[in-house]
Amino acid sequence: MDKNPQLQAHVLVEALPYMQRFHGRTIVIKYGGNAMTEAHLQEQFAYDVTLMKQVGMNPVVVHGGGPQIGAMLERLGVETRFVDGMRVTDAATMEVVEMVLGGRVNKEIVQGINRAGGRAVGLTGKDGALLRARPLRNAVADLGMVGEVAAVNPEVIRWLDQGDFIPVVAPIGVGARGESYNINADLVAGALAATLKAEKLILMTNVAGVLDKEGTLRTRLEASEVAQMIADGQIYGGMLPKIQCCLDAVAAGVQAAHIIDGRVPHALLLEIFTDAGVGTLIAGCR
Ligand SMILES: Nc1ncnc2c1ncn2[C@@H]1O[C@H](COP(=O)(O)OP(=O)(O)O)[C@@H](O)[C@H]1O
Ligand SMILES: CC(=O)N[C@@H](CCC(=O)OP(=O)(O)O)C(=O)O
Repeated sequence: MDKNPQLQAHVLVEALPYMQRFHGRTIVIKYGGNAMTEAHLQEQFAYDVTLMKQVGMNPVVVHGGGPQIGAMLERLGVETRFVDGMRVTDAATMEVVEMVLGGRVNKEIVQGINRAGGRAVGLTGKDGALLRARPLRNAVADLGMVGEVAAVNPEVIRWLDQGDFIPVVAPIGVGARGESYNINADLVAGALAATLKAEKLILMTNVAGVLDKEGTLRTRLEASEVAQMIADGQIYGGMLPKIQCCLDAVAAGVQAAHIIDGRVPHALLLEIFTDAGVGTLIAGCR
């Protein structure tokens, strides 16, 4: 890309109000498995998060890894299926989920941020008892070891923030008897954003945002519109937990929740440092 010093200076000045507004604020970013499939996007994500930390924000990364779990289950010959956007998780599947999310995916993100000059620390919900979980009930199916967040103990995140580290959280929860739960990463991000009283919750996925039945991007959605869109079948599958956690987060006091397209280069910087925004803003009832 051609370097234009005047343009570079202009971009920095334009970013100044955003740096001031978000200084010292927590921004929870859910990095979806579908948004991390290309190396150049992974690298850009790592730089974006590192830059946020460098200018004084507290980014907290929660990652998914659905496609990566799926690929490993396939290699191992374990069949898998989803109900309402949740992977039905038996004991064998849980073992693979924990290995893939807590192992390879988590460490790749940590390593990427460290390579970009940040200081990332990888955790699962077991570390520091961060995520207490209980079984997630579904009206039509037994989801096995799928969990929902029962309680968040944010102490370890606060320590990391204060130490200038960037927490990178894999969505594994711990039950009352120490058993592991597979929690949808969107739900973990929403619960963390609510507990940490985050300024923003940003969910990065592989669609432009929430689309209506004509396939048009909804740049803003009111809480009151969502129930009708679900009833009409306009919002389904993997978008259901995203919408739910955005609604829960704004109801709990998070200022703004965004569903953005992780395939757009530097989508995070565009969302945070420009007025343009990329994707759907979920607004609360207030
Ligand atoms: N109204 C909608 N707008 C956009 N995507 C939707 C909508 N309803 C359902 N979806 C589905 O939700 C998917 C995103 O969820 P998911 O695949 O779980 O993403 P991620 O892996 O990033 O968490 C989209 O690819 C699309 O198939
Ligand atoms: C219960 C449940 O479905 N858990 C998810 C956890 C990973 C995740 O949420 O990954 P994405 O964000 O990439 O979809 C799963 O097993 O795929």
